[in-house]
Amino acid sequence: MMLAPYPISTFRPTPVRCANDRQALFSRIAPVYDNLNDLLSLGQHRIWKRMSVSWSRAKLGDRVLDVCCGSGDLAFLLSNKVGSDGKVIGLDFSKEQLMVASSRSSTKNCLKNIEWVEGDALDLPFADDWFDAITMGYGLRNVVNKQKAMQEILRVLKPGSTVSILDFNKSNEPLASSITELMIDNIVVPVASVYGLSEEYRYLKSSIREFLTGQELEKLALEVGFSTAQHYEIGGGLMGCLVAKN
Ligand SMILES: C/C(=C\Cc1cc(O)c2ccccc2c1O)CCC[C@H](C)CCC[C@H](C)CCCC(C)C
Ligand SMILES: C[S@@+](CC[C@H](N)C(=O)[O-])C[C@H]1O[C@@H](n2cnc3c(N)ncnc32)[C@H](O)[C@@H]1O
Repeated sequence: MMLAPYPISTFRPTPVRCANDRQALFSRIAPVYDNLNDLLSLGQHRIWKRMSVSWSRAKLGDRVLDVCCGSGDLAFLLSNKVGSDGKVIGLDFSKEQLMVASSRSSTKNCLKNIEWVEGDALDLPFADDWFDAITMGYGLRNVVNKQKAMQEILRVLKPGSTVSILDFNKSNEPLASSITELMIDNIVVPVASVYGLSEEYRYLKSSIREFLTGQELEKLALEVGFSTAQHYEIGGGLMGCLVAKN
């Protein structure tokens, strides 16, 4: 009989700690990520994403960046905003997510103004003052160094331009936090477990606990050098959007 190399009762799956763990996690969920977002949010994430893109103030002809683009939802919305004279860069460090994004652009019959770039949000491969607007959807909570990510966004954003950062809202209200955690424990994780991805979606709960409140996000943005920062609660307080101007 083969013995497990650890006492079974104390075994826990590897916690998601470093950038490599997170990259691997997002690559594993890539094939089902879009469908699960539609299912779990009852399609609401599309509304939150449209709001976020509109707060970025991206307009016709702009050169814009979607950091941590994943399968590309925000980049596709930006593509329509900037039109054929504009340019969208979608950047992510997961090849698998970018492959889903790229295959969606070929089936979506969308404008040919999007470029998918494999890269690190903590070391953006762009010149200073390069973009007219930037978006980041469900990315900031997942990077290992939030301050560095904000500094990089500020560096590549033109003076006077805006970044719009959509994510879960870490509420100050214990009741609101408990509702979010109850939904994750009782709806999100059980649904994800059907696809063998319960640990990947359980990570959502710890990442929200470790995230910043709206006030803390505003403070971080001002500390790194943005001139204004405003956090809006949306989706009944479940989500939030930080809008900051260079
Ligand atoms: C948009 C959603 C998830 C994005 C997402 C973000 C991450 O950081 C992840 C990390 C690891 C794995 C997966 C993800 C990930 O999918 C979907 C969010 C769904 C909500 C948890 C549940 C929303 C429930 C309600 C039905 C929505 C109704 C809102 C109400 C009408 C105000
Ligand atoms: C929850 S998904 C969000 C995807 C998409 N923006 C959306 O709104 O659906 C988070 C994405 O951030 C990416 N990501 C996390 N850390 C990153 C980093 N340091 N550099 C680039 N991408 C990163 C992951 O690969 C993943 O695709």
